[in-house]
Amino acid sequence: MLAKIVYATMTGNTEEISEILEEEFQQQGVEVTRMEADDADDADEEAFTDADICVIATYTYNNGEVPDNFVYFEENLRKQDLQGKVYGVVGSGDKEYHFATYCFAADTFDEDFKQTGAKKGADVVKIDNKADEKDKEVLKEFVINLMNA
Ligand SMILES: Cc1cc2nc3c(=O)[nH]c(=O)nc-3n(C[C@H](O)[C@H](O)[C@H](O)COP(=O)(O)O)c2cc1C
Repeated sequence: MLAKIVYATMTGNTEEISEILEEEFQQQGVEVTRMEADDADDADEEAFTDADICVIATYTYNNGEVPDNFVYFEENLRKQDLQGKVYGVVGSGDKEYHFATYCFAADTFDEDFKQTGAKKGADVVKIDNKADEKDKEVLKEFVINLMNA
């Protein structure tokens, strides 16, 4: 089983979340690859081709938008055929200052995945800025749900 995590980050919160997910998959004995959206540019068409579990970790920018360095990837994702695969999305946002658009980018990716034919293996996880201990437990459950889907 191979899990692939693609993430975007600006100040590091989502990168840290992607590392927590990577560690959790490893602890569960699942092979895992993690890449930043910028690095994924050349591989956009194939980013999830060989993955069994597809994971997106994204922050939200400018009134509910997908981060700039994730836009190309996001627009491409919804056109892909990912039938037979399982997906999950984690978002980091700011509940206090951006309540009305809290983690909207995560919901955007969730909608994209629905169009690919992939199976939703876990509910979208939304994290207020940096993951705390409680979030880490939720992320662990997220990984286990994806594995069992
Ligand atoms: C200019 C700006 C706009 C933002 N807009 C939103 C938003 O619309 N919704 C939201 O939930 N968070 C928003 N945020 C908060 C970030 O998504 C949040 O701080 C996140 O943890 C950043 O992730 P990163 O550390 O991986 O870059 C915004 C932050 C900035 C600086």
